[in-house]
Amino acid sequence: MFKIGFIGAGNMAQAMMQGWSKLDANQVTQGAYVRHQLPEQTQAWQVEPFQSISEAALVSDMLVLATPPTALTAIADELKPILAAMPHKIVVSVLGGISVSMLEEALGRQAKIVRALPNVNVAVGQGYTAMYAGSQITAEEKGAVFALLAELGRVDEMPEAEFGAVSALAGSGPAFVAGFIQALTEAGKAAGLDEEMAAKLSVQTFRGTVDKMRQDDLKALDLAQLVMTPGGSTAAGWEVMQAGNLNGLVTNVIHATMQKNAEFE
Ligand SMILES: NC(=O)C1=CN([C@@H]2O[C@H](COP(=O)(O)OP(=O)(O)OC[C@H]3O[C@@H](n4cnc5c(N)ncnc54)[C@H](OP(=O)(O)O)[C@@H]3O)[C@@H](O)[C@H]2O)C=CC1
Ligand SMILES: O=C(O)[C@@H]1CCC=N1
Repeated sequence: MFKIGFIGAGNMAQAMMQGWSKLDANQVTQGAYVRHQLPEQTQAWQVEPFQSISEAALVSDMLVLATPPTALTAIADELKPILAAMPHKIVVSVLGGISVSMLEEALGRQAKIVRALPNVNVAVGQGYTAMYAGSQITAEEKGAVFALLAELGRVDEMPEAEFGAVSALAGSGPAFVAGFIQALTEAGKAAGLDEEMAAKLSVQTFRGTVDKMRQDDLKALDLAQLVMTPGGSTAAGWEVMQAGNLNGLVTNVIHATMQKNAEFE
């Protein structure tokens, strides 16, 4: 039996819990420590409550740090002595902008650390997770963590220097995609559609577009060309999108996201 112990049970932790709840409960179990009460929905994923960080660390094989990055110092005070006494425990940190060397500084140089950057789509097995292993992690341990993360969607091992860009595109990305879907929905409403219908067809169009690209191995602009009948209506809309500099806007969005993420480094 392998036990995963979360410190923190907010949006990111819950997405991972939900994704991992599909695994065989005879092989992988989950628990979490929170300062107050475990959110009710965690019961459906059979997440056991821990009373303290120490309890989480003692009973778990792998700890997932999933608090705001600013909580690291407070957590490390309690965790560091336990990791020193039990150096085989693996710590997977999803703390935004916190590097492996900062984690080693806080948790001890002997700590076995993996930095992971998942997104909330892990809840439905369609996540994207970047991972980078610290120097104390063996190849076997890295493989085991990779395999667990791969249960939640696609995983890539990445140089740590790329985590800022990956965080903006894939970590924050679902929010930006949702922002575009909302913009389509509002435009549909302004064009006379009922709001619920506009939302439904925006989501279905997004989903179908992604499925089509994947199934036919199309690049984004190749797909756009399929839709744009020469001299037709889509091309007229596409021109407005270019004139409004959608690419420039998105570049600025990613830049601002990366700058904020870098504040912790
Ligand atoms: N949301 C996302 O899509 C992604 C988030 N991340 C990273 O995941 C981490 C968590 O983010 P997210 O889930 O969105 O945040 P939330 O605010 O939803 O959750 C934070 C959790 O941490 C707990 N917490 C806060 N302070 C402490 C503390 N001192 N000790 C113990 N627990 C504490 C909170 O519980 P309470 O305050 O009730 O105690 C809560 O359970 C962040 O570091 C973020 O950068 C990474 C990739 C994507
Ligand atoms: O907004 C945040 O800070 C976190 C990091 C990536 C996604 N959410």
